This record gives sequence, structure tokens and C-alpha cells, in this order.
Amino acid sequence: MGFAKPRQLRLNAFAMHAPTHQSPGLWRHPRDRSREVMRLPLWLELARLWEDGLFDAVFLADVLGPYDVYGGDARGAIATGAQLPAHDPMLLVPAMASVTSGLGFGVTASLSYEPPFLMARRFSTLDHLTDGRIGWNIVTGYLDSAARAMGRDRQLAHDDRYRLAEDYMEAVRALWERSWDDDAILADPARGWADPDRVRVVHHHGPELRMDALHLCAPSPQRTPLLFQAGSSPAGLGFAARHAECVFVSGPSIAVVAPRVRRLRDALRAAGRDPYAVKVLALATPVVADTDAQARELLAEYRSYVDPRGALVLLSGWLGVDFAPYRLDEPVRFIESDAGRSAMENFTRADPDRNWTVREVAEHVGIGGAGPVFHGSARTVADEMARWQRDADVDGFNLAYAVLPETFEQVVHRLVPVLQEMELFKTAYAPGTLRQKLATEIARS
Ligand SMILES: Cc1cc2nc3c(=O)[nH]c(=O)nc-3n(C[C@H](O)[C@H](O)[C@H](O)COP(=O)(O)O)c2cc1C
Repeated sequence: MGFAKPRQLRLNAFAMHAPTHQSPGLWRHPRDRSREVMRLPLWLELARLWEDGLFDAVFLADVLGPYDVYGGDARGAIATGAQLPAHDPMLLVPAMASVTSGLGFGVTASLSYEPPFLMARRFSTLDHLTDGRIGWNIVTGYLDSAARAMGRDRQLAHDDRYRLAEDYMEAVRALWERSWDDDAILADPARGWADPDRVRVVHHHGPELRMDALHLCAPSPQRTPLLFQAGSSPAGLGFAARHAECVFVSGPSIAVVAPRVRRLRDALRAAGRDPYAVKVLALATPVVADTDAQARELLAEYRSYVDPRGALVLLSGWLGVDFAPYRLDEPVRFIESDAGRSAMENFTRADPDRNWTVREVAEHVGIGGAGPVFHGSARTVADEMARWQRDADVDGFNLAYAVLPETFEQVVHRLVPVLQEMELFKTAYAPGTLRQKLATEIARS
């Protein structure tokens, strides 16, 4: 059976309710406005900017603990601001929704520490308040510091987290899809508010979770939020094949990312799903200027603000390995840990032709994290995106920033018009919910 691959790229803005997301130290750049993330005006401005650029969604990352793997405590994260402070991303959504109508919102929420009942209620509420533009990035976390904050000794083992996630999805889907019938609400003075025969308690008695609940929210435009997921390990892949509608992949090169995408599309086919109905978005950081030479200079300027200690703090948290005792010229070798498996593979065995030292990895992740930096004129960057689309078989990009909001201004004002000329990007939002928008290609008028 053949499935058609869409031509238009999908673009998400990748951000966090924190002064440092993926580019540690860049808050010190004179044009960076990350100090303003604690207040709403910057987020409203960003939401309008992303919508002007027809971004499909802003994807908000989240962690529930400090990065305290580096050096064995949180001092490095505190001193460098590496994803600390980290404020609740969900609370930004209604404000951004109120100044936009097409932009989607992918919000990260960990299922490890919260009953499915409460999670389902918050996402249903957000689906109503955004008119069906909410997505959930399903994560289980990778930091033991979060587990300790929740009263546990440590996080669940890697594959046990996915087992919990599987059970959890059954419970939240039961609430979203089965507790209320479409026509349950009458809002009729003669007949009453809702029909008791069309609303019910749903029962979930799974291996990990037990719930007997009537969903507290009325059916929302999407019911189930659009489901995002980001794991690439065997357990993560299986989970994605069963549940995800959008998958984030992250790796430094096509050589690393392409096999992961291939494995995911194969797993989707094996699960009986259209492999191209799931949007695969690769992490990337664009640096766009008038000419390739100017973009190179701009990138060098950005790099001069990278805080290497902040980069190693993030890396240690992602990989679950303390890089403090390493010499900078030491090679990075694969170590099994209970943090992200694919993050570790990125810089070790995923590309046998490339050996990374600790210094090289810190420099690489310092601008935008583990993904590539696409730098050049708008045309050069657009061509590079098209190459990734073709050779890594991705549907689009999750765009991290170096300088906020400068990176996104470069994308909206320079790159998007070129992508549109190349017929690689839509010229208007499709109607409907976030799920319907992502399923639609916009024909060029
Ligand atoms: C682009 C990207 C963004 C992610 N964002 C978050 C996040 O905000 N919070 C989180 O706890 N995990 C996040 N993760 C981690 C994943 O949820 C997952 O734990 C990780 O990719 C490891 O999964 P794996 O071991 O199955 O590969 C992200 C991963 C990727 C690739």
C-alpha cells in the first residue's frame, strides 16, 4: 500500500517558560529578551509573531526539577540559568490563544506524577479555551530531581515509564472519548442542562492505574488533544506508533536522524497506520541573514555568548551522565542511563563516522541543543530544510532559538516568504482544529 508524502513543511516554534531553553548563556546577548519571559507581554508579542509566520504551533517544553546531574547538585543550573527557573507552560496558553486564531499550542506535561483524571481535565479545559488548538507533548520526564520533589527516591526505570504511559493513555482517552456523548449537552430550559443517559462514569483498572470517574469537562472541539511525543528508543518508538500524531526527533545530522525516522515510519506501517499521517518534526535552529557570509558572522557572534558550563549542565541532565569530571578533550562514549536514550546515542553510536569530544558536544548543544544549526541566506536555509525533508524524510522542524525573539523574526520575515515561493510552506492557515489543520495541505491560489 502506498501513502502520499505531503510536500508542505510544518514549522513549530520551540520554547520554554524559562529564561534559558536550549541556548545556555545567550540570555547575555544584548538583543536577547529572555529576561522578560516571566511576564505576559513578551509571550503575546511572540504569539502574534508566530501566527504572522503561519507557524503550525508553539511547542512548549517543560521539566519538573532542576538539572542537578552535573557536579551532583543544582549549583550549575542555578548559576547558568540552564532551564531554571522553569515556570508552568500551561498557564501561558489561554493568554496566547486570546491574541491568535490559527496558531496551535503543544504543551509538555509529564504523566509521571499526576493522576490521569487531573491531566485530562486540564487539557479539555485548554481545548475549549483555544477552540481546539491544543496539543499535549506526552513525556515521562528524565530527571531524578523531579521524582525526589514528588516524594520518590528516583524516577521509574526507562521502560517502566513507558509501561505507565501506556496505561495512562487508556485512562485519559476513556475520559476524553467515552464519558460524554456528543449530544449529551442539551442546555434547554425545558429538558435541562444535559441528558443523564448520555454521560457516564468510565472505569479503568489497568496494571498501573485505577480510575472510576465521570469526566468533569464537556466534550471539547478535539476531545483528545493532538498528541505529540518525542522518544526514539525502542520503547519510545512503540509508544509513538500506537499514540502519537506528531513526533519530535532530535539529532545533529541527517545520518543520525534518517534511520530514526525510517524506524518510526516502519513501526507506524506495522501498527496499521498511514506513516505520513504522523508529522515528524526535527529539532533545528535557524540563523538567517541577508547573505551566507553575514549569517556565518552572526552565528560566530551568537557562539561567543554560549556558556559552556550551562551546555554541560543541560547535557548531563539529558543524558543522565555527570560531565563535570570529564576533560574537555575526552571522547564521549555510550553509557546506559535512565534518562533519554536517544539523546545519548546522538553523540555516540548513532553515527559511527563521527566521534565527539566533550568540548565538541558542549559547543554543538550550546546553540539550540542537539539539532543542527541551519545558517545562511533565507534561500540557503530553505534549501537545507528541503534537503532534510528529502533525505531524512521529516515533515518539518521544531525550531529552537539562539536569541529571543530575533531568531523567530528572521524566520517570519526572511525565511517563510522564501519557503512559500518554493511552494514548501502554506500561505494561510487551514480551517478547523489543530488536528484538522495538520492534516490539510493548502493549495496555492
Ligand atoms: C525535541 C525534543 C523535545 C523534548 N522535550 C521534552 C520536554 O520538554 N520535557 C521532557 O520531560 N522531555 C522532553 N523530551 C524527552 C522525551 O520526552 C523523551 O524522554 C526522550 O526523548 C527520551 O526518550 P527515549 O529514551 O525513548 O528516546 C524531549 C525530546 C525531544 C527529542
